[in-house]
Amino acid sequence: MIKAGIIGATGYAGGELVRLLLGHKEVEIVWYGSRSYVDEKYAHVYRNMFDIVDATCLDDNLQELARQVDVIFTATPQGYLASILTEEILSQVKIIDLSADYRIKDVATYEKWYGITHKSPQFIEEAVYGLCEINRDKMQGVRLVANPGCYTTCSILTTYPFVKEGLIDHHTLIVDAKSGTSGAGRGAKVQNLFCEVNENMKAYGVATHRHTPEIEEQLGYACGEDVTISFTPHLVPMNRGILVTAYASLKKVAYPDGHVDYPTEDMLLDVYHKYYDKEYFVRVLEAGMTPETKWVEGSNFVDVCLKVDPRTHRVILMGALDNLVKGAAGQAVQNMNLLFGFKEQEGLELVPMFP
Ligand SMILES: NC(=O)C1=CN([C@@H]2O[C@H](COP(=O)(O)OP(=O)(O)OC[C@H]3O[C@@H](n4cnc5c(N)ncnc54)[C@H](OP(=O)(O)O)[C@@H]3O)[C@@H](O)[C@H]2O)C=CC1
Ligand SMILES: CC(=O)N[C@@H](CCC(=O)OP(=O)(O)O)C(=O)O
Repeated sequence: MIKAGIIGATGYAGGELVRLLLGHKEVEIVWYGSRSYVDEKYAHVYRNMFDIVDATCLDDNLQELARQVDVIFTATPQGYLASILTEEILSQVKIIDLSADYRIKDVATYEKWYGITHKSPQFIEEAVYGLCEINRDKMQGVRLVANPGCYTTCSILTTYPFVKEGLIDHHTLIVDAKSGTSGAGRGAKVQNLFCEVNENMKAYGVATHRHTPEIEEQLGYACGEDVTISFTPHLVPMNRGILVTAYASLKKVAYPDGHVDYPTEDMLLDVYHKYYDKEYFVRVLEAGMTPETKWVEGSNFVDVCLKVDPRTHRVILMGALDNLVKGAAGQAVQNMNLLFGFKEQEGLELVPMFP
């Protein structure tokens, strides 16, 4: 049994971590960290925890926490961990950071897109980008995991096999994404109020969203070239869920008889299967199905599927996940399982909720 502490346990991602870790056989949560609710009962902040969690919220004393636990989850705003992380802390404990502080390897890129100065760039190099399906082999002996963003997890897993295999022209890649409002966190601003979001839909962060360089960097590693995409997120009136629809022009391939032509839908589906059949959390849907946020809600699954448009020679790649689970807390638990040698699915075999 290991001990875990959560800084930011009172946020949406932290709250989801609590829910998942309470169902994990190998972990005990000993620190419910907060900024605004110190000394208040955690179950008074989140009443779904009434009669389940008796603990009182503690502060965000990372030094003290590092002495007490085996793993710390930081589910805090961008810049928080970077501003307080030290070698002394990292030498005592493993940290899984749900923010973007250590996701992007180039510090200038991080500072440009996030508009903040990185306070501890010396730890960026050693941090592993915790997209388990792609970086599982890099988790041995790791001290710091950069847990990927919700849009990014969905966008990368949906497109990665085709970028890696060189089957699409990545210069033409357009990622259109939609998110439920919990993606903005509990401390969200006026534009996320019910009467602003309900019966409404809008694009935001157009051509400027901070997940753009994260997706580009990871897809760049996949194909060994610089990748530049168009990424447009939208806010939709749901609690949870990310839906990605990505468009790219297909590249011609050589067929066994020597002729060169565009790949067929079946060939591309085989590629999804080649990459994901062994992945418990990625479900490749049958041809003709389209991923829906409702079918993955509350679970750590990512559903993917595709359609070839023979008129345009483009492929339309589609993916859906729950932003608070595979897009945040579930992925963080999956990373913890890898770091500590637990079964990767432990605590995460959650059947999606419906309706
Ligand atoms: N929501 C989502 O779907 C996803 C979120 N993330 C990332 O996870 C992190 C948390 O997001 P989310 O849960 O949505 O945000 P919330 O706004 O819901 O929660 C933020 C949490 O951080 C705490 N906090 C805020 N400021 C400070 C501070 N200065 N010092 C210590 N603690 C602080 C808050 O404490 P208190 O409430 O007690 O004030 C709260 O517990 C962010 O980096 C976000 O980008 C990543 C993927 C998906
Ligand atoms: C709906 C909504 O507002 N979503 C957030 C993404 C939340 C998230 O995943 O944040 P990080 O990955 O950057 O930590 C946004 O667009 O900023």
